[in-house]
Amino acid sequence: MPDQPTPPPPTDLASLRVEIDRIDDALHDLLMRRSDLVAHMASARLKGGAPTFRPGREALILRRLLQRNRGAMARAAIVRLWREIIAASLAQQGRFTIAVPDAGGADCVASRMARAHFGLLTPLKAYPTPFRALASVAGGETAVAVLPAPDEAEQPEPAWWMRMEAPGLRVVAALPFLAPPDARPQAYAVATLVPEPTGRDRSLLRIEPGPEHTRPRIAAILEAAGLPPRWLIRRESPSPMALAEVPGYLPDDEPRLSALPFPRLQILGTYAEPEPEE
Ligand SMILES: C=C(O[C@@H]1C=C(C(=O)O)C=C[C@H]1O)C(=O)O
Repeated sequence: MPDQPTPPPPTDLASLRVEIDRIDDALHDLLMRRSDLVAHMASARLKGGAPTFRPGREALILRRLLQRNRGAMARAAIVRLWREIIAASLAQQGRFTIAVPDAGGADCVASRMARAHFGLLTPLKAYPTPFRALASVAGGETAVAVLPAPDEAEQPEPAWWMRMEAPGLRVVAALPFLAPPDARPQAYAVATLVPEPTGRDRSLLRIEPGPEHTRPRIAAILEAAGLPPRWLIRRESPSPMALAEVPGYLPDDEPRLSALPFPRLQILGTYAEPEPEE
Protein backbone atom coordinates (compact mmCIF):
# COMPACT_ATOMS: atom_id res chain seq x y z
CA MET A 1 0.00 0.00 0.00
CA PRO A 2 2.64 2.62 0.81
CA ASP A 3 4.08 2.22 -2.71
CA GLN A 4 0.80 3.13 -4.41
CA PRO A 5 0.26 6.82 -5.13
CA THR A 6 -1.97 8.25 -2.40
CA PRO A 7 -5.05 10.02 -3.79
CA PRO A 8 -5.13 13.73 -2.97
CA PRO A 9 -7.10 14.35 0.26
CA PRO A 10 -10.59 15.85 -0.06
CA THR A 11 -10.65 19.57 0.52
CA ASP A 12 -13.78 20.01 2.66
CA LEU A 13 -13.99 19.00 6.34
CA ALA A 14 -17.02 16.70 6.02
CA SER A 15 -15.40 14.64 3.27
CA LEU A 16 -12.13 14.45 5.23
CA ARG A 17 -14.07 12.98 8.17
CA VAL A 18 -15.83 10.46 5.91
CA GLU A 19 -12.40 9.39 4.66
CA ILE A 20 -11.08 9.06 8.25
CA ASP A 21 -14.11 6.90 9.16
CA ARG A 22 -13.43 4.69 6.16
CA ILE A 23 -9.79 4.29 7.20
CA ASP A 24 -10.81 3.48 10.81
CA ASP A 25 -13.09 0.71 9.53
CA ALA A 26 -10.28 -0.70 7.39
CA LEU A 27 -7.86 -0.59 10.35
CA HIS A 28 -10.43 -2.24 12.58
CA ASP A 29 -11.04 -4.99 10.00
CA LEU A 30 -7.30 -5.68 9.91
CA LEU A 31 -7.05 -5.69 13.72
CA MET A 32 -9.89 -8.23 13.89
CA ARG A 33 -8.13 -10.38 11.29
CA ARG A 34 -4.87 -10.13 13.24
CA SER A 35 -6.51 -11.23 16.48
CA ASP A 36 -8.27 -14.12 14.66
CA LEU A 37 -4.82 -15.35 13.60
CA VAL A 38 -3.52 -15.06 17.16
CA ALA A 39 -6.60 -16.95 18.43
CA HIS A 40 -5.93 -19.66 15.86
CA MET A 41 -2.29 -19.82 16.97
CA ALA A 42 -3.36 -20.19 20.61
CA SER A 43 -6.22 -22.66 20.12
CA ALA A 44 -4.42 -24.90 17.62
CA ARG A 45 -1.44 -24.88 20.03
CA LEU A 46 0.71 -24.04 17.03
CA LYS A 47 3.40 -22.89 19.37
CA GLY A 48 3.63 -26.35 20.93
CA GLY A 49 5.51 -25.97 24.21
CA ALA A 50 7.08 -22.71 23.02
CA PRO A 51 6.53 -19.67 25.22
CA THR A 52 3.66 -17.31 24.44
CA PHE A 53 5.82 -14.26 25.03
CA ARG A 54 8.51 -13.83 22.38
CA PRO A 55 10.28 -10.54 23.05
CA GLY A 56 12.70 -11.00 20.14
CA ARG A 57 9.87 -11.41 17.63
CA GLU A 58 8.15 -8.34 19.11
CA ALA A 59 11.34 -6.28 18.67
CA LEU A 60 11.63 -7.41 15.04
CA ILE A 61 8.01 -6.40 14.35
CA LEU A 62 8.57 -2.93 15.82
CA ARG A 63 11.88 -2.44 14.01
CA ARG A 64 10.31 -3.38 10.69
CA LEU A 65 7.45 -0.92 11.18
CA LEU A 66 9.78 1.88 12.32
CA GLN A 67 11.93 1.25 9.28
CA ARG A 68 9.00 1.67 6.87
CA ASN A 69 7.40 4.55 8.77
CA ARG A 70 6.74 7.57 6.53
CA GLY A 71 4.54 10.56 7.02
CA ALA A 72 3.59 12.58 10.04
CA MET A 73 3.02 9.94 12.71
CA ALA A 74 5.83 9.99 15.31
CA ARG A 75 7.93 6.87 15.89
CA ALA A 76 6.88 6.98 19.55
CA ALA A 77 3.21 6.85 18.49
CA ILE A 78 3.85 3.83 16.24
CA VAL A 79 5.57 2.00 19.11
CA ARG A 80 2.75 2.98 21.52
CA LEU A 81 0.07 1.62 19.15
CA TRP A 82 1.85 -1.65 18.46
CA ARG A 83 2.77 -2.22 22.09
CA GLU A 84 -0.99 -2.16 22.82
CA ILE A 85 -1.75 -4.44 19.86
CA ILE A 86 0.90 -6.94 20.98
CA ALA A 87 -0.29 -6.71 24.61
CA ALA A 88 -3.83 -7.50 23.45
CA SER A 89 -2.59 -10.57 21.61
CA LEU A 90 -0.57 -11.74 24.64
CA ALA A 91 -3.72 -11.38 26.77
CA GLN A 92 -5.63 -13.43 24.22
CA GLN A 93 -3.18 -16.32 24.58
CA GLY A 94 -3.63 -16.85 28.31
CA ARG A 95 -2.99 -15.31 31.71
CA PHE A 96 -0.22 -12.75 31.40
CA THR A 97 0.59 -10.83 34.59
CA ILE A 98 3.62 -8.63 35.16
CA ALA A 99 5.40 -8.58 38.53
CA VAL A 100 6.78 -5.22 39.67
CA PRO A 101 8.50 -4.23 42.91
CA ASP A 102 6.26 -2.05 45.01
CA ALA A 103 8.76 0.77 45.55
CA GLY A 104 6.61 3.87 45.53
CA GLY A 105 3.50 2.51 43.80
CA ALA A 106 2.46 3.32 40.27
CA ASP A 107 5.01 6.14 39.96
CA CYS A 108 8.05 3.92 40.34
CA VAL A 109 10.15 3.48 37.24
CA ALA A 110 9.48 -0.26 36.98
CA SER A 111 5.69 0.25 37.02
CA ARG A 112 5.92 3.06 34.46
CA MET A 113 8.14 1.00 32.18
CA ALA A 114 5.90 -2.07 32.60
CA ARG A 115 2.81 -0.02 31.67
CA ALA A 116 4.50 1.56 28.68
CA HIS A 117 5.81 -1.75 27.35
CA PHE A 118 3.04 -4.17 28.24
CA GLY A 119 0.11 -1.77 27.79
CA LEU A 120 -2.54 -0.20 29.95
CA LEU A 121 -4.69 -3.31 30.30
CA THR A 122 -2.08 -5.91 31.27
CA PRO A 123 -2.40 -6.73 34.99
CA LEU A 124 0.55 -5.62 37.13
CA LYS A 125 1.11 -7.31 40.47
CA ALA A 126 3.22 -5.52 43.07
CA TYR A 127 5.68 -7.44 45.26
CA PRO A 128 7.43 -5.99 48.31
CA THR A 129 10.92 -6.43 46.81
CA PRO A 130 12.48 -7.06 43.36
CA PHE A 131 13.64 -10.43 44.66
CA ARG A 132 10.05 -11.45 45.49
CA ALA A 133 8.99 -10.29 42.01
CA LEU A 134 11.66 -12.58 40.52
CA ALA A 135 10.51 -15.47 42.72
CA SER A 136 6.97 -15.04 41.39
CA VAL A 137 8.23 -15.46 37.82
CA ALA A 138 10.37 -18.47 38.78
CA GLY A 139 7.31 -20.02 40.47
CA GLY A 140 5.03 -19.38 37.47
CA GLU A 141 2.72 -17.00 39.34
CA THR A 142 3.55 -14.17 36.92
CA ALA A 143 4.92 -14.25 33.37
CA VAL A 144 7.45 -11.45 33.52
CA ALA A 145 9.10 -9.25 36.17
CA VAL A 146 9.94 -5.66 35.27
CA LEU A 147 12.73 -4.40 37.50
CA PRO A 148 14.58 -1.08 37.70
CA ALA A 149 17.96 -0.94 35.97
CA PRO A 150 20.83 -1.72 38.35
CA ASP A 151 22.58 1.24 39.91
CA GLU A 152 25.92 1.12 41.70
CA ALA A 153 24.59 3.26 44.55
CA GLU A 154 21.48 1.16 45.30
CA GLN A 155 21.05 -0.66 48.62
CA PRO A 156 21.71 -4.44 48.64
CA GLU A 157 17.98 -5.26 48.88
CA PRO A 158 16.97 -3.73 45.50
CA ALA A 159 20.10 -5.12 43.79
CA TRP A 160 18.11 -7.96 42.22
CA TRP A 161 20.85 -8.77 39.71
CA MET A 162 23.15 -9.91 42.55
CA ARG A 163 20.61 -12.50 43.69
CA MET A 164 19.17 -13.71 40.41
CA GLU A 165 19.87 -17.42 40.90
CA ALA A 166 16.69 -19.34 40.07
CA PRO A 167 17.35 -21.62 37.10
CA GLY A 168 15.78 -20.51 33.84
CA LEU A 169 15.34 -16.85 34.78
CA ARG A 170 16.75 -14.53 32.14
CA VAL A 171 16.73 -10.86 31.32
CA VAL A 172 14.82 -10.83 28.01
CA ALA A 173 14.17 -7.14 27.25
CA ALA A 174 15.59 -3.70 28.01
CA LEU A 175 13.05 -0.92 28.49
CA PRO A 176 12.11 1.47 27.03
CA PHE A 177 12.35 0.08 23.50
CA LEU A 178 12.60 3.59 22.02
CA ALA A 179 15.52 5.48 23.56
CA PRO A 180 18.44 7.76 22.69
CA PRO A 181 21.33 5.62 21.31
CA ASP A 182 23.69 6.20 24.27
CA ALA A 183 21.04 6.00 27.02
CA ARG A 184 21.15 3.28 29.63
CA PRO A 185 17.96 1.21 29.92
CA GLN A 186 15.64 2.30 32.72
CA ALA A 187 14.32 -1.18 33.46
CA TYR A 188 14.73 -4.81 32.45
CA ALA A 189 12.17 -7.54 31.85
CA VAL A 190 12.94 -10.98 33.29
CA ALA A 191 11.17 -14.18 32.21
CA THR A 192 11.76 -17.93 32.05
CA LEU A 193 12.46 -18.26 28.35
CA VAL A 194 15.47 -18.49 26.07
CA PRO A 195 15.62 -15.23 24.10
CA GLU A 196 15.90 -15.37 20.31
CA PRO A 197 18.54 -13.35 18.45
CA THR A 198 17.22 -10.31 16.57
CA GLY A 199 20.34 -9.28 14.66
CA ARG A 200 21.02 -6.34 16.96
CA ASP A 201 21.22 -7.48 20.57
CA ARG A 202 22.92 -6.80 23.86
CA SER A 203 23.67 -8.98 26.85
CA LEU A 204 24.13 -8.61 30.59
CA LEU A 205 27.13 -10.32 32.18
CA ARG A 206 27.43 -10.84 35.90
CA ILE A 207 31.00 -11.23 37.05
CA GLU A 208 32.40 -12.40 40.36
CA PRO A 209 35.75 -10.65 40.22
CA GLY A 210 39.04 -11.54 41.85
CA PRO A 211 40.70 -8.88 44.06
CA GLU A 212 42.89 -7.76 41.12
CA HIS A 213 39.82 -7.14 38.92
CA THR A 214 39.20 -3.45 39.42
CA ARG A 215 36.52 -1.86 37.30
CA PRO A 216 38.98 -0.63 34.59
CA ARG A 217 40.66 -4.06 34.56
CA ILE A 218 37.33 -5.84 34.06
CA ALA A 219 36.47 -3.43 31.23
CA ALA A 220 39.87 -4.04 29.56
CA ILE A 221 39.47 -7.84 29.81
CA LEU A 222 36.00 -7.73 28.29
CA GLU A 223 37.14 -5.38 25.55
CA ALA A 224 40.07 -7.68 24.66
CA ALA A 225 37.56 -10.55 24.35
CA GLY A 226 35.52 -8.53 21.85
CA LEU A 227 32.88 -7.56 24.40
CA PRO A 228 33.47 -3.83 25.07
CA PRO A 229 31.06 -2.90 27.89
CA ARG A 230 28.54 -0.12 27.22
CA TRP A 231 28.49 0.33 30.98
CA LEU A 232 29.89 -1.51 33.93
CA ILE A 233 29.17 -1.37 37.64
CA ARG A 234 31.08 -3.03 40.45
CA ARG A 235 29.80 -3.42 43.99
CA GLU A 236 31.68 -4.55 47.06
CA SER A 237 28.83 -5.57 49.36
CA PRO A 238 27.44 -7.98 50.36
CA SER A 239 30.18 -9.59 48.21
CA PRO A 240 32.20 -8.23 45.25
CA MET A 241 30.22 -8.46 42.04
CA ALA A 242 30.21 -6.62 38.73
CA LEU A 243 27.62 -6.23 36.02
CA ALA A 244 28.34 -5.25 32.42
CA GLU A 245 26.14 -4.61 29.42
CA VAL A 246 27.96 -5.84 26.33
CA PRO A 247 27.03 -5.79 22.64
CA GLY A 248 25.73 -8.90 20.89
CA TYR A 249 23.54 -11.95 21.48
CA LEU A 250 25.27 -14.32 23.88
CA PRO A 251 23.99 -17.91 24.04
CA ASP A 252 24.64 -19.87 27.24
CA ASP A 253 27.60 -21.65 25.62
CA GLU A 254 29.24 -18.50 24.17
CA PRO A 255 32.88 -19.54 23.46
CA ARG A 256 34.35 -16.06 24.13
CA LEU A 257 33.36 -16.36 27.78
CA SER A 258 35.14 -19.63 28.59
CA ALA A 259 38.64 -18.07 28.43
CA LEU A 260 37.86 -15.12 30.70
CA PRO A 261 39.90 -15.12 33.93
CA PHE A 262 37.12 -14.32 36.43
CA PRO A 263 36.34 -16.75 39.29
CA ARG A 264 32.72 -16.84 38.11
CA LEU A 265 30.79 -15.37 35.23
CA GLN A 266 27.15 -15.71 34.27
CA ILE A 267 25.04 -14.44 31.38
CA LEU A 268 22.02 -12.85 33.06
CA GLY A 269 20.25 -12.33 29.77
CA THR A 270 20.33 -11.25 26.16
CA TYR A 271 17.84 -8.95 24.45
CA ALA A 272 17.09 -6.69 21.49
CA GLU A 273 18.93 -3.39 21.32
CA PRO A 274 16.52 -0.47 21.75
CA GLU A 275 15.69 1.69 18.72
CA PRO A 276 16.49 5.41 18.46
CA GLU A 277 13.70 7.88 19.18
CA GLU A 278 14.27 9.93 16.01
C1 LIG B 1 1.48 -13.75 18.28
C2 LIG B 1 2.53 -14.21 18.94
O1 LIG B 1 2.66 -14.13 20.33
C3 LIG B 1 3.11 -12.95 20.97
C4 LIG B 1 2.48 -11.77 20.36
C5 LIG B 1 3.04 -11.18 19.24
C6 LIG B 1 2.24 -10.29 18.34
O2 LIG B 1 1.15 -9.88 18.71
O3 LIG B 1 2.69 -10.03 17.20
C7 LIG B 1 4.40 -11.46 18.94
C8 LIG B 1 5.16 -12.29 19.71
C9 LIG B 1 4.62 -12.92 20.95
O4 LIG B 1 5.14 -12.20 22.06
C10 LIG B 1 3.63 -14.90 18.22
O5 LIG B 1 4.37 -15.67 18.86
O6 LIG B 1 3.80 -14.68 17.02
